[in-house]
Amino acid sequence: MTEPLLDIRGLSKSFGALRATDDVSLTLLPGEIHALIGPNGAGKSTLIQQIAGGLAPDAGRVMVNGRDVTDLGTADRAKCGLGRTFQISALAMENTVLQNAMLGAVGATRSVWRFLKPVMQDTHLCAEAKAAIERVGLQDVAHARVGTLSHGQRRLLEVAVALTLNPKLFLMDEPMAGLGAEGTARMTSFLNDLRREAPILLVEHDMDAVFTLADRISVLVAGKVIATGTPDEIRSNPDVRTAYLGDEVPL
Ligand SMILES: Nc1ncnc2c1ncn2[C@@H]1O[C@H](COP(=O)(O)OP(=O)(O)OP(=O)(O)O)[C@@H](O)[C@H]1O
Repeated sequence: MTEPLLDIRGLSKSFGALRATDDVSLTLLPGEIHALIGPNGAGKSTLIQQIAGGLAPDAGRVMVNGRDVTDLGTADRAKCGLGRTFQISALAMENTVLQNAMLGAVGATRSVWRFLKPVMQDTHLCAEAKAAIERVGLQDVAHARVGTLSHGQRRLLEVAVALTLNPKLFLMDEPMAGLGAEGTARMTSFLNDLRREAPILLVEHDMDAVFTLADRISVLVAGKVIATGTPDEIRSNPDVRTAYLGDEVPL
């Protein structure tokens, strides 16, 4: 049997009396896009944060590539191969595309921008960063400041920054958010190819993109996974249809 690259078991997290995630288990297999959908407030972001290491679960375990990472912080989880893009941009607007990708490659944050010069002279890092920029198709704007890029280009750069760490799997929180039709099509095509290299756990509100891309979909409602299956299985699942009743989600 194929071993999952990500295996989460019984993750629970409460905020006071509210159970934001309630005994959630799911896997991410090599080569797949597993989408996590659910109405607003269902617990998707809370779950992603627990997997990435930004939020400690009350109960449950997170296994990455066979290793229990539950007690590790975000940086150590990244070293285990967990790549991540964020709902809110973590890019430095005043710096160039290449500079952002290079600092991504050293796992740097804004607080170490003063080390930019020595980092920029590292030819190996520079080659890695340029390769990642090319992968997402931003080579023509490599020396442009991020502040001058379109929203869609910034989203692609976020993926490039994550790629520089050579992740074994990706967590992506709403990569299509704010993209127009053209940007969504470009990102969809990119993620479609990326899954072969690193599977993706995808939180996304764009249902067209989800149903086009996902090999499996899990539906989270009030902190619980109510169904996991192929897009066809999810589309025809009566519990899922009930959960979305009145919502404009075109299942
Ligand atoms: N830090 C927090 N403190 C208290 N309650 C929180 C906190 N974070 C999230 N919640 C609550 O937990 C529930 C799940 O929120 P979460 O953001 O995980 O849902 P979501 O599915 O990501 O929603 P959306 O699709 O709107 O982003 C919500 O009721 C939210 O108000």
